Amino acid sequence: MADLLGVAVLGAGHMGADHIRRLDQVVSGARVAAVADPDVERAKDAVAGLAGVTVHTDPEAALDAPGVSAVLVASPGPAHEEALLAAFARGLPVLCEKPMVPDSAGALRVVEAEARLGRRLAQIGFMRRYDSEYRRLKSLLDEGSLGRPLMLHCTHRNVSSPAGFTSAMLVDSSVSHEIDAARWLLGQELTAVTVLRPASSSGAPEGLADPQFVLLESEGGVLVDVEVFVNCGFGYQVRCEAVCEAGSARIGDEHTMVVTARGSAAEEVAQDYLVRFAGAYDREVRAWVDATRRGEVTGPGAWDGYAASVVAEAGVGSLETGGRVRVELAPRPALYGR
Ligand SMILES: NC(=O)c1ccc[n+]([C@@H]2O[C@H](COP(=O)([O-])OP(=O)(O)OC[C@H]3O[C@@H](n4cnc5c(N)ncnc54)[C@H](O)[C@@H]3O)[C@@H](O)[C@H]2O)c1
Ligand SMILES: O[C@H]1[C@H](O)[C@@H](O)[C@H](O)[C@@H](O)[C@H]1O
Repeated sequence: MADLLGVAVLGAGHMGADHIRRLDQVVSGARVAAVADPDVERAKDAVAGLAGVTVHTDPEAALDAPGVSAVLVASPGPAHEEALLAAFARGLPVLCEKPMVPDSAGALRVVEAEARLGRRLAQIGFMRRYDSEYRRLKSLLDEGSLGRPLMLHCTHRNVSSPAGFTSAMLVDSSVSHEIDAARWLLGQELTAVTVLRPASSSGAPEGLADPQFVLLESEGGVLVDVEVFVNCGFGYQVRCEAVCEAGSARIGDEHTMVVTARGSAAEEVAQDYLVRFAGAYDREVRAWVDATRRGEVTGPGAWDGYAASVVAEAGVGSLETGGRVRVELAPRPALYGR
């Protein structure tokens, strides 16, 4: 194993601060060496109490800081391409939050840059692949006793959306998780997307198309429907039911303590992803640190990030017209296998 990984964290907002805590307190084998955020006070707050961390406003200065041997990108999606290319130029391994790059042309530039290097450096933060329930579902589908999957029914609800969240982001930020999970669970590429708009909720900000109903088609003829509702107000709920030829399997029902009193039973509902997917983020970052120290990339990579961006972009096109949009992927470089 290589020495302790010195991680530069780019972006010290919700996810960046949580990953900094995780690297410091949960995962062994790594330490936070540098942090960059244009909001320097945010960066300072996120690393308060940590020794040996340099604080920057310029992301590239953080990459060049002493002791940095890997990068964790947790800035907003539109900043990811520049961060990934800067990491590649320095030969630094990267864990980049989803979406890898929201626009498909930028995502393809990242794939092409990594393919030119001839070795994989990027892992994309599709943490559902590390969630214990999703992993059980994947094992069951792979083992085959339920027969061929025919449909996936998915629900993705957030209590509220952050300021600046757009109608397109329901697809290219939120549903990017279902897009990746469907590709991974089925082992198939997605070929077409249709996005429909039910009446918008009065709980959503003015002008936001929320909820949306997304229909994904796979190359093997599987249909994947996703209800995405990011201002539902009542809980963070992520569910997936696989319907197969010989049975079905569902994950994501709440499994917390049930309290029965005064004639009714109540179960707590998680209010955000940091709670619902806490274990998944821990396993994701631990796996990334371990693989990076061995000089490997084992998680979802740049091709997965690219494929998700192309499907999401087709979905945003469909959101505008209501029509079905076909997905056209560029040829897959040999670096990413079949
Ligand atoms: N995997 C998940 O479940 C999950 C959950 C939430 C967010 N995310 C992703 O994480 C990323 C960050 O989301 P967030 O909710 O933490 O956002 P946030 O707005 O809370 O934080 C983003 C931070 O990045 C900083 N920033 C802006 N431009 C920057 C740049 N060029 N370099 C470095 N820092 C920059 C901002 O000042 C801000 O502090 C997004 O890509 C988002 O989609 C993933
Ligand atoms: O960026 C976040 C994050 O990816 C969450 O996991 C998802 O539930 C939200 O909808 C999205 O806005």
